[in-house]
Amino acid sequence: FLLSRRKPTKLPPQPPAWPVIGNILDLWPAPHRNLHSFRAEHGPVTWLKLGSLNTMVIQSAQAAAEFFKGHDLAFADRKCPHALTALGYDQGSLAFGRYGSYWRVLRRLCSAELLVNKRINETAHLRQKCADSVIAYVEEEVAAKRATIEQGIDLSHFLFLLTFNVMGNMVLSRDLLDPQSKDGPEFFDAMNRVMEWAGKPNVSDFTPWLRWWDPQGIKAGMTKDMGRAMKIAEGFVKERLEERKLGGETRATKDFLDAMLDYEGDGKEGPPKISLQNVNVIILEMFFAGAESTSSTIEWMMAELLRQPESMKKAKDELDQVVGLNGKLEESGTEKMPFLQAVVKETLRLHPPVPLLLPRNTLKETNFMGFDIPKDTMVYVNAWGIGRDPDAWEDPLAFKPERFLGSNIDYKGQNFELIPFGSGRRMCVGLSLAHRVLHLALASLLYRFDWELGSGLTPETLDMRERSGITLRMLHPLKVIPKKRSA
Ligand code: HEM
Repeated sequence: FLLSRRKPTKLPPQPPAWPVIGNILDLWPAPHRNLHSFRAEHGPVTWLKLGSLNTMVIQSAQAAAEFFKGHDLAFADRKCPHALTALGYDQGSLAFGRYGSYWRVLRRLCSAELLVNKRINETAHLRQKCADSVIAYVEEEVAAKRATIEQGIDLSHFLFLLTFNVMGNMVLSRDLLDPQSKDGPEFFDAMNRVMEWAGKPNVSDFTPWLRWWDPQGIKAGMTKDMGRAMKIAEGFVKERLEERKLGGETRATKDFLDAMLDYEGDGKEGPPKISLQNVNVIILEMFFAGAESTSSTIEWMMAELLRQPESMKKAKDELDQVVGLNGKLEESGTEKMPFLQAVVKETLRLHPPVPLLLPRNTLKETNFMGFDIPKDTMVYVNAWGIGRDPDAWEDPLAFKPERFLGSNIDYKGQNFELIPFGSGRRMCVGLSLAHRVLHLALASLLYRFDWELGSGLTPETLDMRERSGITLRMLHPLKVIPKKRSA
């Protein structure tokens, strides 16, 4: 009698599914695009069965507003990909950690010590140094490749060096690209491998009963390469502990490693110290979360501007006006460049590097927009689709930075039609750092060089297709010809 009186569960609309595997095949090859294509037929909230995993997908700006404003806490937990359970990574992780006291402590520490505006301002000279050295590397590459320069240079490589080095400076006070750096190249290589493993689609994510087998060998590969990276991080930490013991403090400002080692609990919740194992995990995570997301966005910005010479010209004219032809470009100067800022926003609208945000997990059964969402449902928020939502954007597929001039729309988590960094409690903790690096890097590239497409490409033939990995990158790395600008 009780069973028959129970209200039936109402789930969001679901596309047809196969037995056992459910909708897994609907995700490939490009999950954000495939999911977006369900929007017209199934509406702004889609239900999927991915193997045995209940999954909800948020597909419109309006549904995202309801999700983040009305239900953020109920969905504040994370689902961790199987590969990132290697070596206990998930236990120490901020980005993939379960919602709870350890996560709160880390998040507060990150916000207060690494990413608070005061600290970000104090470290502007470090980012400037990283940008300047990458400009110098580009100049060297041009000189070395003079005979074949028409083919162009691989810009994505240099951009990744830049953002990786920014993280090295901010977190460890280390210049990992310095030719004298003993462990830099090995750490760079190991972290690249870790990111490759993490970006591979993994059947084990959706079929927990297959995990013991690890059919694609992804966790095994991850364990090996993460082990290499972890060992090097451990060496960095040991060296720092020695240095602190000897009192040989040489850094002008405390870096994030110091902040983690100094932590002594807040007397309320969480551990009294961050264990050395978890310090290593967080070091890896900062590179993992901060380097490629930022570098691939800069690559998309350059590609869009190379396709739109008029926008490129406007951005350069603005730079020349603000900095002057012989002036000194500084990070803070970009605050006076509304067009440059609009280019950054427009690029993040069309090419959010984390297109489905990081998967959330449902903490308790929740009624969301009239649907009954069971506990432990995984949630994707399709930021890529939302950036192209025709209900929210006029002419959504066109690259038009001008749409942001005189508009208050920003990506800081309050305008739900533009959420490349997410929103709510689990919003990107690195936003303010990423914001600075994106503007500084783009301004430096445009101020120092004129750019042309390499390999005989034209704005019309440039291939803008995507490749999914841990971030959404250009399928073919951007090949460009830099020409030094004369004063
Ligand atoms: C263009 C650059 C970046 C983009 C687009 C980006 C995007 C994102 C997104 C979409 C999330 C998930 C948000 C959510 O679930 O609502 C996230 C989380 C996170 N990001 Fe970023 N990110 C960028 C740069 C950075 C940088 C530079 C750092 C490091 C300093 C960083 C560290 C993190 C961390 C630690 C989290 C996890 C936060 C949590 O779960 O509480 N990100 N990021």
